[in-house]
Amino acid sequence: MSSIAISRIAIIGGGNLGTSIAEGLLQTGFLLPDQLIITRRNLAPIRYLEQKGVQLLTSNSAAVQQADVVILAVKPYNVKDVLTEVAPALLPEKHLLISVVTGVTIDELTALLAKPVAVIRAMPNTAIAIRESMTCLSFKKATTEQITWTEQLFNQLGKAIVIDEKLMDAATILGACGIAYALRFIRASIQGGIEIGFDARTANLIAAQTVKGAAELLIRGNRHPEEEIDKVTTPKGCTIAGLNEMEHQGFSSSLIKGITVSYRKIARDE
Ligand SMILES: NC(=O)C1=CN([C@@H]2O[C@H](COP(=O)(O)OP(=O)(O)OC[C@H]3O[C@@H](n4cnc5c(N)ncnc54)[C@H](O)[C@@H]3O)[C@@H](O)[C@H]2O)C=CC1
Ligand SMILES: O=C(O)[C@@H]1CCC=N1
Repeated sequence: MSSIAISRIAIIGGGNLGTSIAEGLLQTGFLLPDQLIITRRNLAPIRYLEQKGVQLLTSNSAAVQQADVVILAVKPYNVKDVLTEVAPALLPEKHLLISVVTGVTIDELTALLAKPVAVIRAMPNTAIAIRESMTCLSFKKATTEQITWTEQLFNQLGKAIVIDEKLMDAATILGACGIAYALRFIRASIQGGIEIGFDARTANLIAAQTVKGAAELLIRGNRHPEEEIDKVTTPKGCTIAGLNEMEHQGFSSSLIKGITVSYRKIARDE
């Protein structure tokens, strides 16, 4: 759709992720606030978006009718009802459906729609609210224009890559749940930082900015973590002593086990 002019994007489901996407989109200039519609059954918690010019609706069908692109952001157990409700309003020649729903495949979404609407799956994370999402995309029958447009959209909201749909569950764990894992690392660092002398606010800033810097070293330098770790670990020094103790206590192992348990949980629930 780089060559397809879109008039409106409708986000179905103004919850944690839907509102994060809306907030990110508002910062991009990709569209004007009045080109964005967001739905939710109870609009009270998202009235603040109306102040920013976004149109709020309780009717999903009305939102779909006014939009060209529909972002489905409801919980997996709401998908069947929502798609049954909006299917009559979704037109194959007009609409692109982008689903951010965990664990529901393109084939399942298409079967629920019972019509050949183009469907793209996207797995962003909540950092999309500040345009720092990692978003994995997959598709089956979308047009080149639709795919290019969707990549451009999510690249405005952080970084986007296209992956095989078979890896979507893995992308959910590493990229979307990964926000929570990273924040727990930061929280633990803060707890340690307080114990060695900092007040909570200062420890929070030091821990968060340090993680941001570490991440940027990898992203900008395109390096393996251990290359950067080698630069920090003085022989017989305090860094290696702490790192080795963390490993003795199961640091890497606990993360790897957590990631694989999260992954098995998605696979079990499908
Ligand atoms: N929260 C996250 O970090 C991520 C979530 N996801 C996926 O995104 C989807 C949404 O997740 P969250 O935003 O966390 O859930 P949420 O529960 O915060 O948001 C879902 C929203 O949909 C609304 N809703 C339910 N039925 C509706 C209906 N019939 N019409 C309109 N709105 C309706 C709910 O009121 C709620 O506000 C889920 O499928 C989740 O797996 C994907 C990546 C990251
Ligand atoms: O925990 C969950 O089910 C969702 C999937 C990605 C982030 N939250």
